[in-house]
Parts: sequence; C-alpha cells; structure tokens
Amino acid sequence: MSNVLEKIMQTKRGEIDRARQQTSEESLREQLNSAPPVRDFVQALRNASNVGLIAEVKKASPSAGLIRADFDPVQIAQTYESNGANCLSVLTDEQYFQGHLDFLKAVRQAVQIPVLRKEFILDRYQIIEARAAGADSILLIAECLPQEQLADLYGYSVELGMEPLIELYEPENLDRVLSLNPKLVGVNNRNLKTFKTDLEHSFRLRKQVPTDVVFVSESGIKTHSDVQRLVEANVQAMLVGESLMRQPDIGVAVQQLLGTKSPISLKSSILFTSHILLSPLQEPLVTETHQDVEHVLVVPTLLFHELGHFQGFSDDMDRYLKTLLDPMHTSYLPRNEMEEDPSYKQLIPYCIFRHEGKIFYYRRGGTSGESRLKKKRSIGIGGHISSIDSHAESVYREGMRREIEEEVDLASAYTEECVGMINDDETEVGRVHLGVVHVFELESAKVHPREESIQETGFATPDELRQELDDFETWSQICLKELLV
Ligand SMILES: O=C(O)c1ccccc1NCC(=O)[C@H](O)[C@H](O)COP(=O)(O)O
Repeated sequence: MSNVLEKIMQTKRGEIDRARQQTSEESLREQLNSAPPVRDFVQALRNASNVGLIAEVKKASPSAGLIRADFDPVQIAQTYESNGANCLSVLTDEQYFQGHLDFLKAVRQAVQIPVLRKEFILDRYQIIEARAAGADSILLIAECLPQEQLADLYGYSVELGMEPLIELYEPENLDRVLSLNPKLVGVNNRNLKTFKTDLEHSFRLRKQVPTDVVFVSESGIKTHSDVQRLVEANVQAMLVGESLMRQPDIGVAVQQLLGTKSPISLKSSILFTSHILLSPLQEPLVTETHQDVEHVLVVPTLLFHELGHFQGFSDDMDRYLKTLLDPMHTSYLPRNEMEEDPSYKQLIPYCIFRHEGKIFYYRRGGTSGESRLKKKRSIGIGGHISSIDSHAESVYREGMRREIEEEVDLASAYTEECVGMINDDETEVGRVHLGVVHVFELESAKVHPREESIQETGFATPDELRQELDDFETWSQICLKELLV
C-alpha cells in the first residue's frame, strides 16, 4: 500500500474513534430515520447518453495541494448539475482534501442528482454518517480493506440502500472485488506512489470487467479527447475532479469535457482573416480565481499528433488552428506543471514585426520570462494565453493582445496576418510549447520595449539576422530559415 494511503488510514482511525466518543453509533443510527430517500446512483449513470459523469467537489488533494481557493461546494455542485453531471462526488475528508461532511449534507439538499460520499471508509460508523447526511452512495477502496472487511462494508451499505462504488488500483484486487457482484466498479488511474495518472490503466482493466457492471474510470481525466478514448474503450462512467475544479468557469468546463458546448465560430473571429487591423485595446479583466498560480491555455499533445505532427514550421494553419483552439480541447492548467509535462502543448502567439522588409529583433534579458531562453536573441513577441484572458470572446486574440501590450509599446499602425505554426520537439522548451506565428506589417518602425526582458532592440533584414543565426532562440531560427526567406 502507498505511504499516503497508510497515512490517511491512520488519521481516519483516530477520527472515527473521536467521532464515536462524541456521538454513539446507536444515536447516529437514529438519525437515519430523518435521512432523505436514497437516489439511484447506478441508474443515474446508466441513464447517461454517453459516458456518465460523476463530478467531484474537491477543494484540495495530497497530489495537487490547494486546487480551488474560491470554494463554494453548493454553488459548484449546482453548476455541475445544471451543466450535465449525472452524479456528484463530495469529498468529506478534512485533513488531506479540505472537505467536510457538512459539505455533503448541504450539497445533497441543493441538487436533484445522486451524491456519493468520497471518503476513506474503514468502518460501518462512517457509512451510517454518510446516509444520515443524505449520501446515495459511498466509496470503498479495495487497497484499504481486507476482503472480509470489504465484504462487510459493501453488504452494510447495500442494506442501507446505497450501492457503493468499489475502487481499486492494483489489478490483483480485481477478482476479489468482482466476487462481491457489485454493480459499480471504479478503476483509479492514479498511482498513489508516484501520483501520476494514466488512462491506459483503465483501458487495460476494462477488458476484465463484465459489461453489465458499470465501469467507472477515475482520476486524471482532463479533456474531451480523453472522454472519446473512454467511449472507445467501452467505459460507462468517469469520476472527474481536479481538471474541472481548476477552471475559471466550471460550467463551461463541464460542457467542454462532455462535448456539449458548441465550439466558437472561428470563422467569425478575426483570427483567420488576412491583413486585418486589430481591434482597439481594452483593459483586460483580472479574475480573482487562481491568482496564486498562473494557469495557461494548453492542448493535449496527442491531439496535435492526431492532426499531423511536424518539426519546424508549417503554413497549414487550417489543419491545426481551428481544432486546437476549439474550447472542447483546450484547458487552463498550472504553468509550473505544464513547463515539465510534454503530454500538453502550451499555445503561444509568436508575433513578428516587419517594417519595409526589416524585422524587429531583441535580446531576452531581465529576471522575468522563460529562464531557459535567457540571453537568447529573438524576433518573436508573445507569450502564454492565460486564464485571465478567458473572459474574452476570442480568448486567443485577447491573450495575444495582452502579451504584446505588456512587452512593447507598439506605436505604429499595422496590418496583421496569421502565417503558420512552429513546433520544435528538439529542445526542452519547444517540447511543451506550440507557436502560432503572426506577421505584423508596420507603417513605421516604432516598437519600444516596455519590459526589462526586451533588450538590445532594432530592425534588420532577414539576411542580416541569418548571419548571426546561432545567437537566436530556436523558434526565431526556424522562422528565419523557413518563413522569412
Ligand atoms: O487526488 C489525490 O491526490 C489522492 C491522493 C490520495 C488518495 C486519493 C486521491 N484522490 C482521490 C480520487 O480518487 C480522485 O479525487 C478522483 O478520482 C478524481 O480525480 P481527479 O479528476 O484527478 O481529481
């Protein structure tokens, strides 16, 4: 068993003892009389038109720390429900997940869909607590429970009307779980020794679970393309927490995950039109959420590969951009994690300023910005699209506008064209980013640095810049070799 699970179980035993001292099992059982009737958790998942969604109300976790600071469990639960969740899971563990049994009680009263108590259940006492608080189902984790205890807790929960979700991670536990004839089996994709999640874990075990048992894939589900993979593998339901809880707009996030949000019409946005003037600059809104950690717009690398992997420059934007910028595929995830995670690509507008054939250049300096590119010369201005841009109708364009405005004073009229994409899997930075190249034709050479990171600026012809090619960051080298010829 993993250390974290052992630690949680140790804490739980102490909590259960203390709770018993406060309220005896007998008087707790009396509270069952006033509990609301059980809602059918299994049927709610079976009724789902696609993969059933158990949306998790989760403030924090051992693997992620604080996930959402502005945490209102009832409001989150109602948002989940009104955007298509079939069931809810509410964390009630206080020490490790910052949950509470009161959250479950309040949520259950505020929604119409079934609610699961997400807890590390080791004792019948917790099952009574769950039902008394209104729970319609509970979680039982095979790794925490020897078979006799698992069977006892399973039977007791069913006796109280709640079909439990039995979860396992270790394949060796599957047979003993199935021997109980459960209606619901969950496979956790999170390895609790490394905290890494891998959907393949569900796919491998799916084949060993009879199809009349509702198979729930749990943890690490982030995008609609993950959901499509679950559909292909005949997974009937999914338990999703962190990736939804991290989004500024949880309702939109649920719709994007389920694929029910109609994609924004990029045709009507100005992204694909050539030679247009940018709209007047507006003050960006700063949302209060996630101020502590920057969340950046990312797309799954797998999606980029499905569309057609290339190394270097591609002018085939039609093939990539519409799909990559479809909100169904984008997420806002913590930048510090994304910088190390090649399973995602951070989308970066890379803006080249040209005046009478000469290109604006600069050297990256100062203390802010990507440390791996420090001291390199560059011909691209731009940066991450972040969750603070998400209020805008065209999030991508808002992020591009904001980045330009932060970095330089562009005091010239211009026309702008989106000309292609850059992918560079040969460098550490390139592996986790994908560039979208825009060329700005300026009426005058008026580009002035606003940040200390923009140093040694000037305009030069591509030929002149190519003579010092090695001095430039790889994305600029790619543009000088493949675009500006
Ligand atoms: O999430 C954790 O860090 C964690 C650590 C230790 C034990 C259990 C843990 N997670 C419980 C879960 O099963 C997830 O909350 C649930 O599957 C949702 O996962 P996610 O969508 O990745 O938040």
